[in-house]
Amino acid sequence: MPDRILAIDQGTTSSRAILFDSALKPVAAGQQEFRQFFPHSGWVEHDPEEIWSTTAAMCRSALERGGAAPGDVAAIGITNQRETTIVWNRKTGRAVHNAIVWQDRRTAALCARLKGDGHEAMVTAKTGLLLDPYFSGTKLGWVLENVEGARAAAEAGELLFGTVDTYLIWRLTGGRVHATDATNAARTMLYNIREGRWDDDLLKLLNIPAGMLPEVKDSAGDFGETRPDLFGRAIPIRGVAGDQQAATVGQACFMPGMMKSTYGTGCFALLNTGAEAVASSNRLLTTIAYQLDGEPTYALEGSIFIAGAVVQWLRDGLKMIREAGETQTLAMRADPDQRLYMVPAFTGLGAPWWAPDVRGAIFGITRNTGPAEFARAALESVAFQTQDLLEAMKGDWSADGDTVLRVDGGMTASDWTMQALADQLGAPVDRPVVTETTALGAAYLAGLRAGLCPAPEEFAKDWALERRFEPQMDVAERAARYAGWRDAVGRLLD
Ligand SMILES: Nc1ncnc2c1ncn2[C@@H]1O[C@H](COP(=O)(O)OP(=O)(O)O)[C@@H](O)[C@H]1O
Ligand SMILES: O=P(O)(O)OC[C@H](O)CO
Repeated sequence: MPDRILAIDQGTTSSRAILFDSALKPVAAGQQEFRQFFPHSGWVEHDPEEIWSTTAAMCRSALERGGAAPGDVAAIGITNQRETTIVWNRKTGRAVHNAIVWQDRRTAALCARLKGDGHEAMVTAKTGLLLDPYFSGTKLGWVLENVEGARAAAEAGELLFGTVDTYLIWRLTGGRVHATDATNAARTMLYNIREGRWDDDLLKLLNIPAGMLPEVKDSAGDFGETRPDLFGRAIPIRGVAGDQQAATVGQACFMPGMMKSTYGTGCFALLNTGAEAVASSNRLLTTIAYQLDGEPTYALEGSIFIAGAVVQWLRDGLKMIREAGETQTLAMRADPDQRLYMVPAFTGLGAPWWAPDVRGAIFGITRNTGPAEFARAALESVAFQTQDLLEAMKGDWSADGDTVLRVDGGMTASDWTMQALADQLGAPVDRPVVTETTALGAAYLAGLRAGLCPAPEEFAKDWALERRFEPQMDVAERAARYAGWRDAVGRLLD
């Protein structure tokens, strides 16, 4: 009887596949990077064919490395970079344009115009999002307006739209299933998260033909079967969720008030708010954390565009370090008397500022400043940005007890950064044993639907703490540092 689960984690910089056993322990993995295209300043694209070919290759690689025959796999779970927009021809399967990536700012002017025309309140009330180029809706509108023949073809019913999950499902099933899950739909700016349907007013506002949109399903649902020739046998696809939502599931944040924060390229903090879609008064997003049996569970989300990417910049841009881990050694040596603030607004600022045109800055440089102080400021910027999010969340959600932050993602490997985070937040930070929580969440959703995994409450019991970082900094010091950070951000926003 098949009892393994294959999780696909299609991220911004690489495609991963991880094979899990029936106890949800990772058995084997494959990971491959693909090209990033920057055709103009602020534009970011991927080749959909590369998204597909690297994903299919990594699935085969994980199966092979795990010694699994196709018949051993009970279900596939998909998790993906969110918002990234693909439009393809339903007959040929060919994309009409490169994928427009979530980081892409090409629709900033359109968003500003829609905002100026007073549409933001309506968009936020329906979608929980803000009028920002981050989301799919205006990217899809851009394709229809700018790719020759696209609008006519879309109106004739020849073109389909999808986020990356939808595109992968289409390719995996050989063009038989055009579907997404509620968490991905919630990031398009076209989906009414309170009523659970594509919204006619939003489609009209952005001039999008409804026929292009996928069917929206539960996160643990039936998304069809893979073409038999792909992996040697048809494998059912039974779980789908956007990567930050999958990490929320993988971190077992099933109770209202539980929160996770993922530190990869960017940082995304999600706070479970249960059956209530809490409207933010502090410019956070309201989103769907997961949807099971037709019932959405909502979350408040803070999205920071640059977290680990600031470390990549020290490595690849400034060439101050050779590998990410060196930042910790440098930070420990930094001069305690120097106070540098690095605001890594390389692609503007996300939550809670939403300032797409702001760019990065460093404050407080002296003749004695060197790589150690730069490294410390870079790592601390992640803690300060998280504090911005948590301060905003406090305004929207009153917690009964102390909130503990569950963390994951590549950057959590740095003990120094995690301690700085706990110090700056004045709250404990919990790092779990399994830090591949995104893939774990997708595997769990697929396993749940396939009848292999227990109900959420049972699954939550398996969450295991690897290390808790307790805050050690004194309150006055923490406040003084945060005031310095807010001053630095304030100067940029001015
Ligand atoms: N030891 C470390 N210290 C600081 N940053 C790190 C460390 N290891 C990895 N990172 C950062 O984590 C990021 C990679 O994390 P990952 O979760 O794989 O990201 P993504 O899924 O967005 O590609 C990179 O930006 C890298 O700079
Ligand atoms: O691919 P990641 O891990 O950088 O995540 C990207 C987010 O889903 C964007 O919203």
